[in-house]
Amino acid sequence: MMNTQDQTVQAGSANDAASAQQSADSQMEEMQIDNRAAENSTPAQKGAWKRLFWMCYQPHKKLFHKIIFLALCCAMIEASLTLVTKAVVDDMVALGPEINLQKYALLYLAMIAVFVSCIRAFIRITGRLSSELMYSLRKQTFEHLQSLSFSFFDKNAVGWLLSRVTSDIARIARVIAWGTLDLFWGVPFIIAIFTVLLVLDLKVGLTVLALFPLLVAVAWLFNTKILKSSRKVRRTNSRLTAIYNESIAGIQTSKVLNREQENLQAFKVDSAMMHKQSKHNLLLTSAFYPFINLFISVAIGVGLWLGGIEVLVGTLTLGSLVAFMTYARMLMDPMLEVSGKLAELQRTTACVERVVGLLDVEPEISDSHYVRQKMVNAMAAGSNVIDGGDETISSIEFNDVSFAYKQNEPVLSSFNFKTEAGKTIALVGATGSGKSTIVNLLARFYEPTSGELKINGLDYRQRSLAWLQSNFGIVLQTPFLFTGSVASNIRYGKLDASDEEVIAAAKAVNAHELIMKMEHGYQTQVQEGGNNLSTGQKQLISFARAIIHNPQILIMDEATSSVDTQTEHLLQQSLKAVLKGRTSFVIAHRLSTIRAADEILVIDKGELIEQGDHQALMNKQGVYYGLYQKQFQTEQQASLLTQ
Ligand SMILES: Nc1ncnc2c1ncn2[C@@H]1O[C@H](COP(=O)(O)OP(=O)(O)OP(=O)(O)O)[C@@H](O)[C@H]1O
Repeated sequence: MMNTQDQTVQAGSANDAASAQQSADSQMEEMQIDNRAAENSTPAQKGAWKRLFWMCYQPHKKLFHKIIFLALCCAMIEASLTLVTKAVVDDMVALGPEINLQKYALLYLAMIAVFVSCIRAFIRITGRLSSELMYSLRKQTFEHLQSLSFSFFDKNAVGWLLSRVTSDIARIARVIAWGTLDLFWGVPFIIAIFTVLLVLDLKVGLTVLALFPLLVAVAWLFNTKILKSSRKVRRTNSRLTAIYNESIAGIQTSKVLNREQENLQAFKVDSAMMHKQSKHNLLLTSAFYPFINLFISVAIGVGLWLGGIEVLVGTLTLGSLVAFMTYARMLMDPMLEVSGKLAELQRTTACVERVVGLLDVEPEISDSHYVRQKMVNAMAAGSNVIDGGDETISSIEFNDVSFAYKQNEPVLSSFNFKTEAGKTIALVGATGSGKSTIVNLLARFYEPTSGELKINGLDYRQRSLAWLQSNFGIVLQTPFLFTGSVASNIRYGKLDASDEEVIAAAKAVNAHELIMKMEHGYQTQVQEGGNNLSTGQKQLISFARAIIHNPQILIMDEATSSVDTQTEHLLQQSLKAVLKGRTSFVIAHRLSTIRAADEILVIDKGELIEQGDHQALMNKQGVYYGLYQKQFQTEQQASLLTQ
C-alpha cells in the first residue's frame, strides 16, 4: 500500500520508494503549515472537502477510475497470494512428492507479474493525477485571485496568498490522489483478509480479529501524540531559525548596540527547549513500532495457539494455519495505513477550508448583471466596444464622490470635479491627502462609497470594467517589471504589439537609446522584479509599457520622483509629446514638473481646496502659492549649495 505518513512507512512493502518521496514532501509541507499556525484561516466551511473533491473528480474522472481499478486489482492479488501458499502446503501434506509444484510456481509468477504491472501503472497514473490536480487547482485559484478587487489584496498579505496557491494546493492534490489509491487498496484488502480469516476458521478468526480494533485505536492515539510532539519541535525550530536569521541579518546593529550576549541567551533558551522536545519526540517514535509489533505478535500467538490445537485435532489444515498466520501479520500494514490516511485527511481539512474559502471570495468590484447583458448584446451585434457603449472618452466627472477604505475613516469627502478629454490634470497636496485615492477611484480599482463618477455623463458602473480599464495607462512611483526581456515587458501593455510598435513606444518616451546601450538591447533579460536595472531604466520601460496601447487616459503617480535628474529630464522631454491630446492625471510632489498642467487640483485631507492653472493659483496666493514658494526656495538653496 502507498503510504504518505512517515510514522507508518512499512519496510519491505512493494512501494517504499514512492512512499519515502511522499513522506519527505509531506514533512516539508506540514512544516510550512505548522509554521503558519498563528495565521488566520478562513472560517471552517461545511462540506469544504466534499466540494473540493467534487471539483477535482469531475474533470479527472477517467484517471480516478483507473486508479480505483488498479487499487482494487492490487488488493485482490495481494490477498490471493497467500491462498496459493496455503494450497501448496495443503497439497504437499496430502500428496507429498506427487505435488505439481510447477503449476503453482507458474500461477505465482503470473500473479506477481500482474501485481508488479499494476504497481508500475498506478505510480505513473497517481503521480499524473496529483500533478494535474495541482495544476488545475492552482489555475483556478490564480484566475480567481486575478478577478478579485484591490480591497481584497489590502486585507490579505501576499505571503498568505502564496502559501494557499503553493503549499496548501500541493498538499491537497497529493492527499486526494494518493489517498484515493490508499483507501481503495487498503479498505478492500482489509475486508478481503477479514473474510478469508473468518472463512478459514470462524472461531480462531473472531478471536484474532477482536484484538484489531484495539490496535487501530492505540495506533491512532500514538499517531496523534507523535504529531503533536513533532509540531512542538517544528515550532521551536522555526523560532530558532528566526532568531538565527535576525541575528545574522542584523549583525551590524547587534554589534553596535552590544547585543551579542542577549542574542546568544535567547538562542540558548530555545535550543535547550528544542533538545528536550526532540528527545520526547524520539521516545514516542521509538516506542511506536515495537509496541505495535508486540501487539500483533500477541494476536498471532493467540491464533497460533488456538489454530495449532485445531490442526492437531484435524479440524484445520496445516496450509490454513500458515495462511492464517500470514494474513494476521499482513493486516497490520493496511490498518495502520488506512488509519494514517484518515488522520492525514483530517489534518488537510484546514488547507481545504482555506482554499475553498479563497475560491468563494466574491470580487467587490465586478460588472453588474445589466452590464453583462449589454456585453452579450454588443457581442451579438458585432460591436467594436466590448459593452457597446461610446468608444471615446470625452468627459470625466466626479460628482459628490466620497470614499473610505475602512468604515468610519473617510479619505475623500464630497469631491466634485469635471474635465473634458485631452486635458492634463495635476493633483498636489500633502502626503496622505488622498491624491492616489482619486486616481484609484477613477480607474475603478475601488468604487465611491457615495456619489458618482461619470464618463461621458454616464455612471461608470454602467460601463464594463474591461472597457474602462483597457483605456488606462498607469505609471507608478515604484516601477514593477516582470521576468523576461525588455521587449516583452513593454509588450505587456499590448500583447500583440509588433517589434516596430515596441520600438516606437520606447522612442516616444526617450527610452530607445538607453535600451540600445544595454548588453542585448531589447532582448536584455530582466531579472525578478527588475533587480538588474536601475530605477530610472525601469521607469522608462514601464512608461513605454503604459503608452504602447495608446491609452485614452494616462495616470502618473509620482512617476518621476524616484528617478535621477538625468532620467527625469529624459522623461520630461518625452512627456510633452505623450501627454499632447491625451487626458492625463499627474500626481507630483515636485511642483516644477506640473506647471504646464491645464488644471491643478490642490487636495487637503480628502477635500478639493483649490483649483486652476498654475498662473491662476499663483495669482490667488493661497495654499498652492505657499507650497510653490517654499519648494522654489528650497530648490534654489540646494542648487546654490551644489554650485
Ligand atoms: N489600501 C488602503 N487601505 C487603507 N487605507 C489606505 C489605503 N491606501 C491609502 N490609505 C489611506 O488613505 C489616505 C489617503 O492615501 P493616498 O495614498 O490617497 O494619499 P496620497 O495623497 O496619494 O499620499 P502620497 O502623496 O503619500 O502618495 C491615507 O491616510 C492612507 O493611509
